[in-house]
Amino acid sequence: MTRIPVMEIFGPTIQGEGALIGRKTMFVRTAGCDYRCSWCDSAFTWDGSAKDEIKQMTAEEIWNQLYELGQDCFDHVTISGGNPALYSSIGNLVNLLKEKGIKVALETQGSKWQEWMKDVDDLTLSPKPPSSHMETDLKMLDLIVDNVKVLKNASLKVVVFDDVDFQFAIDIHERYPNIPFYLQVGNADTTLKDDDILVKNLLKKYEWLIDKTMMCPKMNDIKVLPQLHALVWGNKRGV
Ligand SMILES: C[S@@+](CC[C@H](N)C(=O)[O-])C[C@H]1O[C@@H](n2cnc3c(N)ncnc32)[C@H](O)[C@@H]1O
Ligand SMILES: Nc1nc2[nH]cc(C(=O)O)c2c(=O)[nH]1
Ligand code: SF4
Ligand SMILES: [Mg+2]
Repeated sequence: MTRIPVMEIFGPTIQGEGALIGRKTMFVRTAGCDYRCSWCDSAFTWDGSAKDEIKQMTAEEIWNQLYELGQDCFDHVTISGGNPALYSSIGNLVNLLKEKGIKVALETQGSKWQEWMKDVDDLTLSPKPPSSHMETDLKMLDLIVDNVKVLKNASLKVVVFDDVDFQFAIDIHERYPNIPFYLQVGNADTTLKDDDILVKNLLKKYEWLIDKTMMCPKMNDIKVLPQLHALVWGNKRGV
């Protein structure tokens, strides 16, 4: 299969999360996920609610749409989902983007390995804490971390909703102490339309996560961040 199931293509916008927070980037969001996180903010990629919007696209078609949207105003593309690591065909897109001089980032939970992941410039692995109701396959995560440790820009990002998640984050950081580590505030209101209330709630949760991190001796060399795009645009899609 040379085509890629694409849910949406958008940008330019800012990377709102993790190591590249604030960086200008385009997004390609694939459809389909092997997980079903209880609080997934992109559940439309896998719950069937937007299945009519999924397009089976070639790498060239994706490039054409990226260029139509971004013209010469971008040099970076983030591939997210769903889980893009379900598809070997994304290797074609990574190669094409590199040919065009575009840097490529990947967002994935670390449940699947693809050879093309070695060619990604900025790799974010986001293993899921207990509140997601998913179980992390640590053997697979070990394998992926081992495969990408040659990459300069691999990082770990754990979303935290509660104390149990925070302990999971500590465990992950201790397991991979040499990979840059990011804590991310969980958004518990992914369907809320009122941005004022949403932002107030998110900033309160951010303060809670900062306080926990400041008092934790095992979390001294990490960064703690909100989802910047949620603070600016709320729960809007395609930003
Ligand atoms: C939608 S996922 C897609 C990529 C991949 N499936 C993954 O989970 O890493 C992108 C990022 O959003 C995070 N995320 C999803 N729902 C969230 C929520 N409600 N609050 C905070 N972060 C969330 C995920 O943990 C992941 O780091
Ligand atoms: N601006 C913006 N930044 C993001 N960082 C990770 C995202 C994702 O859904 O993977 C995301 C997203 O959807 N929008
Ligand atoms: S792994 Fe990512 S896309 Fe899949 S359900 Fe969880 S947060 Fe959503
Ligand atoms: Mg998102």
